[in-house]
Amino acid sequence: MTEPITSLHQRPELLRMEQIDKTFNGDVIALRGMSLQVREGDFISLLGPSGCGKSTALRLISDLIHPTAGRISWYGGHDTGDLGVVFQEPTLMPWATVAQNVWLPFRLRGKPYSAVKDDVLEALKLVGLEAFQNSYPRELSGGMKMRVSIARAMVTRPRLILMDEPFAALDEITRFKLNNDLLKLKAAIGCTVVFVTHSVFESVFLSDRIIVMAARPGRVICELEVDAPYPRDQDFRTSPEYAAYTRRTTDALHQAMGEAA
Ligand SMILES: Nc1ncnc2c1ncn2[C@@H]1O[C@H](COP(=O)(O)OP(=O)(O)OP(=O)(O)O)[C@@H](O)[C@H]1O
Repeated sequence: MTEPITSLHQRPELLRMEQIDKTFNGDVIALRGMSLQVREGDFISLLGPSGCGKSTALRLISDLIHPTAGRISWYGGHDTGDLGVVFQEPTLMPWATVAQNVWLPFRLRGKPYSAVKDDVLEALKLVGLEAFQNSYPRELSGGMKMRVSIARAMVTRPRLILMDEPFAALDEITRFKLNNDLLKLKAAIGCTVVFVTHSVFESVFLSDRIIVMAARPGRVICELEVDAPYPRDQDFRTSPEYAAYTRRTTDALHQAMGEAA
């Protein structure tokens, strides 16, 4: 069954970046004039060549660094529980079990395991790893470790999940599977995702909006909408519609890389 479509433009706003500049060491212009509106339920991909400021944009949203100019505002304010982050490396604690790793965001907020055990197991169930709660990271495949990392990011049910090339190090089959599962997961918990990728194919499959960026200086070149209904699956990946979107996105990316040259 197709999920009801709320027009992208009707969704309530969650976060807004306005005319953001970020300069490092006085002369490295990582971002210039970046504006982005994130609405509740969006799946947004930041797509562009190396050095165009994608990770910088995520770090700005997560408050790890601050803009040199411009403003980032959350609609209705926010706290740390509103944000989950997934990096390219799963960054799991090797000495801790899968369940203990997923418990971490709660532990950092002083919540004992017994108080949040159900949430931890539910998150593991959603990523298909409930049976591995007592395993250690060394016993898991790369894809399974990434699932644990995703479970950890979503265990507190954040409003926004930031993902920085989470599947880049995985083989193609595992990546397809995790792309499919990520969309199911997002639908199940109803969060918003901002996702960094170098892959046109991945960005089209996952996103309802793709922000194409260029480097030197890092900036937004254009915003593309992928107006295809969710759920999306293998049929979407092999459809003429998907091929048309990937062509359009590839053209935009070439333009971005041409402008950066
Ligand atoms: N802490 C820092 N100090 C100095 N320069 C930085 C710092 N962080 C990022 N930069 C520079 O800012 C620019 C944008 O970097 P960023 O990592 O955001 O790009 P990216 O698009 O995520 O690249 P990639 O796809 O390779 O990860 C680059 O020129 C990078 O070298």
